[in-house]
Amino acid sequence: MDVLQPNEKVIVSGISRMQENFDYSMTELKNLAAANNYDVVGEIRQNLDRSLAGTYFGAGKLDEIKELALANDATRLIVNDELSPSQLRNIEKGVGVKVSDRTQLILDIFATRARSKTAITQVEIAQLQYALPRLHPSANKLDQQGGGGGLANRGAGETKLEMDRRVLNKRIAKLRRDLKEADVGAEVRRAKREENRIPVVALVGYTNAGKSTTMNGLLERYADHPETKTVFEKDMLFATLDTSVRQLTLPDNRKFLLSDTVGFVSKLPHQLVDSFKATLAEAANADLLIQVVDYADPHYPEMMAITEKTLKDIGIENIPMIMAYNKADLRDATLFPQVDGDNIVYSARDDKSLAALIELITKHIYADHETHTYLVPFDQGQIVDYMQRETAVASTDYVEAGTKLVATVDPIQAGKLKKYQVED
Ligand SMILES: Nc1nc2c(ncn2[C@@H]2O[C@H](COP(=O)(O)OP(=O)(O)OP(=O)(O)O)[C@@H](O)[C@H]2O)c(=O)[nH]1
Ligand SMILES: [Mg+2]
Repeated sequence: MDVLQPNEKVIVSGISRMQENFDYSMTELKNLAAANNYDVVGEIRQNLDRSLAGTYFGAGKLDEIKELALANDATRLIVNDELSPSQLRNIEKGVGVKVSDRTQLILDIFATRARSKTAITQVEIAQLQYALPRLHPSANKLDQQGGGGGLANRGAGETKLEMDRRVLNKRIAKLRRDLKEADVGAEVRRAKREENRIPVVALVGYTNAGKSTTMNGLLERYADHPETKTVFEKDMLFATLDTSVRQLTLPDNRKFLLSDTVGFVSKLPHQLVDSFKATLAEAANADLLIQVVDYADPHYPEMMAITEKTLKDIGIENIPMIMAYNKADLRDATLFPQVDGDNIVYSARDDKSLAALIELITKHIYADHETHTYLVPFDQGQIVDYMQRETAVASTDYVEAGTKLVATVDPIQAGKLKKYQVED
């Protein structure tokens, strides 16, 4: 893979192929190119129903691209698709500049963003998966005279290509073992177990929608401990490549876990979906999803469609979802916060909005909670302690027969406390 040159001039290109949302996917490609520090100086489209097996574009188009590149000093062409190894080589020959496909572009961005050991490993696996079928067969042959080249006779008759493949496969296997040890899904599972099945809420959505900002806004107000770590938020595509889970405690003492994770983009390369499976699937453990939408971006409907499709592709279905239309502060004449059923229009930077969002969240995750009056004899102080620690106590009174509490409890707590329950 060649080294990234800052502000390299590039041309973006694609075949409309009657695909849905082609216009938006080209806009997205330009944003991805910018995210990778490329300077987009031109765009070329071809209206074809399908690409050509050999050269992807039709021959005339390659000449047109070559001219446009020359005229604009572009040194690279980016194609809005995943190309076969031979298409990549043929286009390169035809247009006379370097060629990257969409997958490579996204892989490059992920590689620059990865910070944690887990993310770095996941990106490297995806890169190797991409490289594997693209190893060049014409590379120098090693000792060919030995003939055969069976497993028993490795080295002797093995071509350089075979050796490269073997080395890559070994490396992929090693990285997979590393990942298994790191156990990406552990954070949510552990937290869930330790915290006695407290509800899990996951922020999902298109990249740069404001998931991490929403998480930090909620943490600032409801984090368990003031020193709870915030997550990284930034105006760039794929700022977050890891899952973070934090515990929140509401003023009434009820708790839930909130998780933030990697954002989506259309046609997320299958290599990444595969290697990030564990990270992406974190949301699958959630009791409630919050789909954060950049409501200030005119393309938000496309972004929502992409999010829904990606969730489906990674097998996340049938989890209740709140639609959270963020960045309302950047829109003209938009009132916020505004709640309508499971939809909220808000801004992650606005206090009132975060309070409204929390209210909507609690309505969902505590839907099966019940409020009862309890009478606990004075010699059962540990029960009062338990209730004050684990349940949402609205009032406490001292009457002759003991402590009288009005509390909202989950179904399990309701079972445990049944014998203290009284009519109010
Ligand atoms: N004006 C405004 N900006 C916001 C709001 N919410 C988020 N942003 C900005 O939007 C940018 C992206 O926010 P992030 O929270 O990093 O987005 P994300 O969804 O976590 O993005 P990825 O991790 O890349 O998928 C940041 O520059 C935020 O400051 C908002 O309500 N209003
Ligand atoms: Mg983020």
